[in-house]
Order: sequence, then structure tokens, then C-alpha cells
Amino acid sequence: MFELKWLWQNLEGDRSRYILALILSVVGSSLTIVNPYISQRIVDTFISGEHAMQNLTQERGLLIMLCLGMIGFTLLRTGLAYLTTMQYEQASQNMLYRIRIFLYNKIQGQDMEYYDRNRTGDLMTKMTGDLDMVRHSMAWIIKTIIESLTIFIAAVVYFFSIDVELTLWLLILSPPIFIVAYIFAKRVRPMYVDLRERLSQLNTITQENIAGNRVVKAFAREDYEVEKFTEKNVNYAKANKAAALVWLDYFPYLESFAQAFNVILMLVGGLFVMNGRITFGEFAAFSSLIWAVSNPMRNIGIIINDIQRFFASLSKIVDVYYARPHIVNEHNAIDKRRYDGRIEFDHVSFKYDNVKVLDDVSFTVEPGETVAIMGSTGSGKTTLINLIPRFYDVSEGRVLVDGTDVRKLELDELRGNIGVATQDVLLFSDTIDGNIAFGDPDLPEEDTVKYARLAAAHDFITRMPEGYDTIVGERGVGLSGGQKQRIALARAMAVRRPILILDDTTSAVDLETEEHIQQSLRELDHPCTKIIIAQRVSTTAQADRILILDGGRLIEEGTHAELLAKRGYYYEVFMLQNEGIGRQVSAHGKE
Ligand SMILES: Nc1ncnc2c1ncn2[C@@H]1O[C@H](COP(=O)(O)OP(=O)(O)OP(=O)(O)O)[C@@H](O)[C@H]1O
Repeated sequence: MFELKWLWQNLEGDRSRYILALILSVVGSSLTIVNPYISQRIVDTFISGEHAMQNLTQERGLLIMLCLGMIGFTLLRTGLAYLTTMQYEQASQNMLYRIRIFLYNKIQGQDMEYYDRNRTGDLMTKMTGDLDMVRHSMAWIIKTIIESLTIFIAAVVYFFSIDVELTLWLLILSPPIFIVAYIFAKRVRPMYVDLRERLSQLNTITQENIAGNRVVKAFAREDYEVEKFTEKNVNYAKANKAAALVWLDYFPYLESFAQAFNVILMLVGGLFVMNGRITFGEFAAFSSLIWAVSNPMRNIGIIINDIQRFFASLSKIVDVYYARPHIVNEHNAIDKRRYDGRIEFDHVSFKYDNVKVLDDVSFTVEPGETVAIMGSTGSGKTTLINLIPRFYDVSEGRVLVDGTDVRKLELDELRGNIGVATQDVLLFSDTIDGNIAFGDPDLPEEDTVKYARLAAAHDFITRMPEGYDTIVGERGVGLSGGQKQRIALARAMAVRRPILILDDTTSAVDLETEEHIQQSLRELDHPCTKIIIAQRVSTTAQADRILILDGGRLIEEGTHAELLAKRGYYYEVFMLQNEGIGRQVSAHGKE
């Protein structure tokens, strides 16, 4: 069975501990029959037997021994139960720890497409609730099944040793119980798969609402969000109730069967005692152990429910566990090279789910060149730069870095040669210093300050009460949009990579600050090819070359002056911006 094989595989390192736990479970549960056996001896010898009175006076030692034996076995069972639970807990916790790390690495190793397809709330549910369910199954469900089964078998064997016929009478109830349990399990399984899906939706809504609380507040959409959440919450609660209530349809049958064990024992066992077929002590042994046969029937519902939850959770974990990114690191380089920074797009086309967003794009950027990319919104600029570090792979054509197709380069090496400041600025909940040094944790403090200066961030950072030690909130909360962009820019520059990609990184800063940043970029103290996506002519004007994208096609390419002379898209933007903002950028790129 795949699920059990998977669990076994992931128990590596704790297998002996888990086997020990299973053995202890079996031994501890088998001991359950010892006390009923001793009770039987006590009843037959000292209470109801022919010579009971005589034994009571003459065999007191034996009686005391039997009583002490009962206490001893009770203590032994308690000790074993403690030890067993500890082994189960340790093995399952260790397993959980290992799988969680594995899954975390797996998620880290996925490509952008995976993140496009998977919801954060769902991934969070997999990493928390689903994993806990799997642990619970190892520590509790399997333990309960093994122990119930052992107690059941031990009791049945013991019953057989006392009286075969009476035992068979009792076992008559087993087939209908298993049929009912089977029907219940089949019915409830899809309900738990559905329940798991609804929980994931609930978590997704919660996560999105918390992450986007500013937008919600800005649009005063709290009521709408509460309504949306309530709807998902009600759905989840309904599904939960429905799954729990199914049990009630079957519960009366199973409970009746469980009670019927006692009735059969009373009727048949009582008859057998009366006609002397079994002793009163043997009847007492049956009576004190009948729970070992009926209790597993009572618990069957809880166990089946948990097993179904386990299957639903495991199938979700397995999705992540075996997920294979399309973009993989196949070429392991031992020494990581530093590239020259030559970039070439050779007839590149790209599709997102069959929708073409880049169409036959070709251009070359020589090492050290600065190329600006401009184009209307949705024209494919971000998509284009995403192909260089292989966030996505081309659908047609080739992207080459230093003359080699990026698909043939070692992925870490390739990405280790590129510094990126993305359009959506994400800062971590850390100090400003920690955020700037994110790509290079060994960055000396003076370098942090140097790159913050280059990114025109130093002044506002030093004005903050804690300076570089100021903790910025989640996603950089507490900073303005322009401030966040400047920290992200400092972070991208601080890694000193031979290729620097800036996706609209200065859109939220004022023009003076932008001029400072442009100056810094021109004067970087290491050789660097720069690709800058920008909407402002003031940003693009001094680039070595400007590429204009429109509907995924490269429609214009040239220097500022050349493109102005062409009187095409760039010229129009130039005119519009110069008129609009009253700032003069001349035809030669100088202000
Ligand atoms: N992950 C994605 N899945 C599917 N389609 C996408 C995805 N990302 C972008 N697109 C689509 O691809 C097209 C190009 O998007 P892209 O982000 O590259 O444009 P852009 O030129 O950078 O736009 P902007 O200037 O607004 O940032 C758009 O039509 C967009 O809807």
C-alpha cells in the first residue's frame, strides 16, 4: 500500500524506535488478558469453587500472590504504556521534523510556475495541519489499531482456550460489524477530501485578508471580507458537521452490535454456567474481557474518521513531496564562474498557458552596457527579464548569457551572477541592514552604508531612530513606497553581480533622487551589464540602448537620439512626459 510504504520510507532514522514501539504495543496489549486470567483463578479457587472456603483458609499465600500479581501487572502495563507512547511520540515527531524540512526545501526549489498555480493558504495548510495529521496517524491511529487488534486477538485466543462454542457465538457479530464499518468508510472518505479542500480555502481567504489588510481598509471593504470569510467558514463548518454526522447513521448499528456482545454472553454464557459447561470463574473472565472485543467496534468510527483524514492530508503532502519543478539545476558546477555579462535574446517567444506574451524577440546586450526597456503596461517587459535568471523558460528561441543557452548553465551559478530588484518590492521582517545584506550576509557594515548611499537611501535611514538597525515590518511595512524601492535597489547592488536587472525600481522616487540613483548606477565600481525597465524618459535617456516592447514584440530599438528621430512610440512618450511634467530632457539625453 503506497501510503504505508511512504510512511516507512520517511521513518528512516527512527525505524528501530518505531518497531520497538510497535512491539511494546503488542506486548503491553497482550498483557491485558493476564488480570482477567488471575481474576478467573481467584473466583474459581476462592469464591465460587467447590473448595472455596477451605482454600480461603489454607491457601491464603496463593491468594495474596494472585492479588499482588494483579497489582504488579497493572503497574507493568502502565509502565509499558508510558514507554510505548514515548517511543511513538519521539519517532513521529522526528519524522515530522524531517518531512517538514524536506517539504520546505521542495517548496523553495519550485519554479515560478508552481507559485503561480498554488495558493499560499493551501501551501501553509500542507506545511502545518496536514503534516500534523500525518504525525497524529503515526503516533495515535496506528497505535490504536495495533493495540485494539492485539487486545481483540489476545481476548479471542483466550476465549477459545476457555470455550470454543461460546467464543464462536460471540464472533457471530463480527462479519456484520465489518460490513457496516466498510460501508461507513467508503461513504465518509470523499467527505474528508472535500473537508480538507474547504479548510485550505478558509486558510487562503484568511491569509489573503491579513496580507492585504491595507487594501481592504483603503476600500472600506471589511464587511465584504467578513462576509467572504463567513461564507467559507460556514462551508467548512457545514462540511465538518456533515462528516461528523455521517457517523451517527452507523453509530446505532455498531453500538447495538457492541451491546449485543454482552447480551450473547449473558444468554449463552449464563446457560453454559448453569449446565456446568464452564465455571463461574471462566464466565467472570469472559465478562471482564468482553470489552476487549466490543470496544474496538465502538472505536471503529473514530478510527475510520481519522484514517480518512489521514488519507486526505497525505495526498496533499505527497503533491508537494513529489512535485518536480520544470526548471531544474541539472548542471552542477564545482567552481562558480563570474560571467562577463553578455546577454542575447535569439528569436524568443514565450507563452503563459498558451497565451503568447513575447513574440520573436531578438536583441543583444554587450558586457557593461546599460539597456532600458520601455513599453505600455502588459507589453511583456517583466516577462522578458524573468527569462534571464530562468524564472521561466522560453517557449521558443533561446536566451544566451555569455554565449551559452541559459538552460545549459548551472542554475545557481546563473542566478549567482544576476542581481535583481523586482517590481513588487518585498522586504523581510528584519533590520534595514539585514535586508540590504540579504544576498550577502557577510557584507561589511561600511559596504551596507556605501550601497545605501548609492541607492539614495542612506539619508532617510540615518534619520530613523534606530538607523540601520530599524526593524521593518512584514513586507517593509513602516516605509514609504519609494523608501522600500531604494532599499531593494541597495540590496540588488550590494551583491555586485555582473548583471543587474531593475524592474521599475525607481518609479516611486522623486526625480532628484532618481537622478542620484542613475548617477550611482553609471559609476558602479564593478563591471556590470544593466537592464532597466522604466517608464520615465528621464531614466531611459542615458541608457546605451532603449528597447520598446509592444504586445510582446520588439518594435523599436536604438539610443535616445535615434528613437526620437524615428518619431515612433518613444518619441510620443517623450513628448507626453516633457509636456506633462514640465521637465526638459533634450534630444541628446541631457537635462
Ligand atoms: N504569471 C502569469 N500567468 C499568466 N499570465 C501572466 C502572468 N504574468 C503576466 N502575465 C500576462 O503576461 C502579459 C505581460 O505581463 P508582464 O508582467 O510581462 O507585463 P509588463 O510589461 O511588465 O507590465 P507592467 O508594465 O504593467 O509591469 C500580461 O498580459 C499579463 O497579464
